[in-house]
Amino acid sequence: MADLVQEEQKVLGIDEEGQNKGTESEGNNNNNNNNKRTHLEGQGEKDMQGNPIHRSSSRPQLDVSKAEIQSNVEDKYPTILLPNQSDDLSHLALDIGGSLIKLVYFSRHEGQSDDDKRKKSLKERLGLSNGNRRSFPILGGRLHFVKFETRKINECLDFIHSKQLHRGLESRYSDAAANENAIIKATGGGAYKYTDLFKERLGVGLDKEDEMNCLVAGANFLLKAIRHEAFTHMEGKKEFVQIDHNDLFPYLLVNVGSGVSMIKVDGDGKFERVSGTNVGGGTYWGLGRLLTKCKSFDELLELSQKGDNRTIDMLVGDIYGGLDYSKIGLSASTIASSFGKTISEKKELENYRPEDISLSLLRMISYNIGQIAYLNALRFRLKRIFFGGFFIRGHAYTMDTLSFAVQYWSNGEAQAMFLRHEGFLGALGAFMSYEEHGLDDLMVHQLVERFPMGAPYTGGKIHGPPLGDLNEKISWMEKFLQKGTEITAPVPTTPVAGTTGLGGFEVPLSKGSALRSDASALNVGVLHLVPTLEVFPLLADPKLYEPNTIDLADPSELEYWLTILSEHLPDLVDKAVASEGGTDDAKRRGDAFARAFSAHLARLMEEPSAYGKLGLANLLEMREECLREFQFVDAYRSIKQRENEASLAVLPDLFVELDSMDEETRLLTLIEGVLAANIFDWGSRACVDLYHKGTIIEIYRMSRNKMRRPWRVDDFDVFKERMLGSGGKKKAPHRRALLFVDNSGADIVLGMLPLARELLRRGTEVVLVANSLPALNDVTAMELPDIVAEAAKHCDILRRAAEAGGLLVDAMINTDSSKENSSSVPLMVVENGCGSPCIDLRQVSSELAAAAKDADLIILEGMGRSLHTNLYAEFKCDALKLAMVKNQRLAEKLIQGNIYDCICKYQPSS
Ligand SMILES: Nc1ncnc2c1ncn2[C@@H]1O[C@H](COP(=O)(O)OP(=O)(O)O)[C@@H](O)[C@H]1O
Ligand SMILES: CC(C)(COP(=O)(O)O)[C@@H](O)C(=O)NCCC(=O)O
Ligand SMILES: [Mn+2]
Repeated sequence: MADLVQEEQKVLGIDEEGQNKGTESEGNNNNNNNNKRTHLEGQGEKDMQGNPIHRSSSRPQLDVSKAEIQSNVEDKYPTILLPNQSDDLSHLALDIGGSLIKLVYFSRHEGQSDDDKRKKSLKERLGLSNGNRRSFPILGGRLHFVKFETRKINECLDFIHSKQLHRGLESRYSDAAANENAIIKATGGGAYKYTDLFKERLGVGLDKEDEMNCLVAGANFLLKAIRHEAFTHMEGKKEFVQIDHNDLFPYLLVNVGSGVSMIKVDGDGKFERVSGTNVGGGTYWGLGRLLTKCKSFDELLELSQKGDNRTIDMLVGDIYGGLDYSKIGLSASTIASSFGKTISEKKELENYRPEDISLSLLRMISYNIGQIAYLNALRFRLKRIFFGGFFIRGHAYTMDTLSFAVQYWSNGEAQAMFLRHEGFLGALGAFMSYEEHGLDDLMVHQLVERFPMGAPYTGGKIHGPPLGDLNEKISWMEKFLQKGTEITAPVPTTPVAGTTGLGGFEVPLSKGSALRSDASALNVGVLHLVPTLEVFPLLADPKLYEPNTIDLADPSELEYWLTILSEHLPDLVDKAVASEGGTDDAKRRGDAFARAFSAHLARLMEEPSAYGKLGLANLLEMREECLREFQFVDAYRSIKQRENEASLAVLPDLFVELDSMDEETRLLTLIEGVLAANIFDWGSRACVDLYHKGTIIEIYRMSRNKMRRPWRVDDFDVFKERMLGSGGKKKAPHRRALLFVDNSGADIVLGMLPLARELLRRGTEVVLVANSLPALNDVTAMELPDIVAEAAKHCDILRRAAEAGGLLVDAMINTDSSKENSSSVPLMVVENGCGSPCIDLRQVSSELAAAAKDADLIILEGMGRSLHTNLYAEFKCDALKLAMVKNQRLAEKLIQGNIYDCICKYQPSS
């Protein structure tokens, strides 16, 4: 039956893993895992010749016996089927605690198709075929984080069973029964307590891993591999921090679960449990339940939001007749005795408000933990304390209380920090103890966190049953229509309330009855492991590099951009639905997409840090990811095609015009052309309105005619001097230029290609760097070779260079010209590794990284790549940033200018 379902999903192209309904961090997977093929990306591994694969021992070992090649004989980098690949690559680990079961599981995704011709010729050219490009066929995949209540362990077992997580990666897709000897790594007391249950229900054994070991391994991994994993929380304000890897140890790890462990961590695997307390999360939940009759932890936490602890706690002022005890520095509002007022003989439990009880209890426990943590930090002279465990729950008040205690007692010497994956440390550590995953070798640039469609609704909630397929996902979104209107309506961000001095928070900072109880809780996304990503090697200093220009930590910026994205949605949905033929199915998916994306936006409006430290680039990428989640592969496909055709039709005239100019005029005209053509941007509201007013070519002409120097940022003269020299002195041309191209149509055809042609003419190799996946109307690396081929019909320079670059393998060009190839520098196309209108240069494709090695000029084009991101980026080589600013607010803010102003920013290498 399971196989049948999988088969059906495969045909429909449906997510095999499905969606876990109601899980905070559950992911959508468009990866057809149901396919057994494993990809060895062109690394020229010896296995192709029958010799053994050589790998470092920390990498997954592959069993290549009986390997079968699954493509044509002439295909140089074929897909390989590994029928005997070991089944026991487990991909689930558990932390079964006193209160919660935490699951970390892995789903593999297929390597990208390697059979595209562009990639093959490029690999030869860039030497990628000689082992330059690493390949981790097993490791590439996704890590999911899920939790269940321990008392509902059956739900957890059902979940594991429904996803077949207890079976090896390969055996899931075979008919063989689950391996009798299969084991799952598990930590926490429940690994002992529930061994028999797991054997009985799932037929698997639990391989016990030491809990402290796992906590430390999990924390060390997160702090090293996840950007901005840690954050401080003071007086209602979260601030994400990047810990320097070389300055991480020693630190105190305080895990607040049912009970509390305090661990001094000195390095990887080097730690000592120095203290703990029995007054922990279980105490709050247990006592709280007894005293308030709450049915769930969330309810108890929610009550605390509306509480006033002064009716329960005895304050210094209560004892001192309303006065401070200033001699020893205690303000009147400081708690002298938690629950001290409940000694009153006149009142019984029912005379106290449950809200107040919950708050007093929360404060009592948090202060106590904070104080013991501080004393241990003092004892071992530790400056940093990281708090983990699910007691924290990203709850603002809990974190403020802990932070306050640490700061107060240490006089600001020690600092409390929190972790976004707070409760998953142990489970992650257990997962990492499968040595074959090699997870601990992964680096920060190889991980991408994504937030699937369910995230805004489920927050930190315990999940329900898993969702099977796209259809279920859509129905799920539809069901939320009711709830959706509630969550979609923008909610003002929580005002930051102050404290009243020593220990005297008057009221909880996070309020709001309409929102979920855990509105302030943070979401944990799905971690995509992409081992092929690399840091762009030409960044001047990757440590100082920050891709985003606009800081969305500024609430007014966040609100503005969330609104922009929200307003743009109807138009985008129209385009997306049309791109899929406008069918009823497409409309239904379009609706679900709009709902899902609006919910993300509303969630961020409600809690700006819900998804961690987000920049505008992340928001724009999230929109694209969300489209892909609902299987909109390329929403602007036909628009791109139409604009490409219209632009290619006038390209020959442009070449004639350019060729009639002297060198200097031509260079200026080319740069003007790039700026003018950048007006074709379907992501800008203003531009989309403009397109109703004329044909593509009319708008292009109008835009070019309006180009008046000086531009708002105008370094053209310096650039010209580098290109053409001055005072009769010529300069050597650049060796290789990387052109980060932007939009389809006029932008690429009439803007960037003519500029590329000029560079080629001057003897500079040109690498066109384009998106790996569609985003808005951006041109992709897959689409470029055809566009170049068309353009090359009208231009010898482009033709020869494209041939030399292997772009015209089977295009219309006559083969006699192959001898001329050597006379031309090559024109190549590489993919950048992303599918967003912006680019984060810390995470680029390995082919771009390889192409960058010989480059000495970078040209970044368009608003997304050179304004929203990288405006302030510095490089090891010359860099030119070209964009038309198609947003009034951005123009005012960044260049004190106006919409349609242009930027030509040249930064010579220093
Ligand atoms: N949904 C929940 N149900 C129960 N407890 C929760 C929930 N969310 C957070 N908690 C808090 O988290 C604590 C458990 O934290 P956790 O780190 O999972 O520890 P353990 O491994 O001991 O279960 C509970 O004692 C409670 O205070
Ligand atoms: C998404 C974009 C960065 C794409 O711009 P491009 O890189 O194509 O020049 C841009 O369209 C944008 O910032 N749009 C939102 C702003 C607006 O609609 O005004
Ligand atoms: Mn674009």
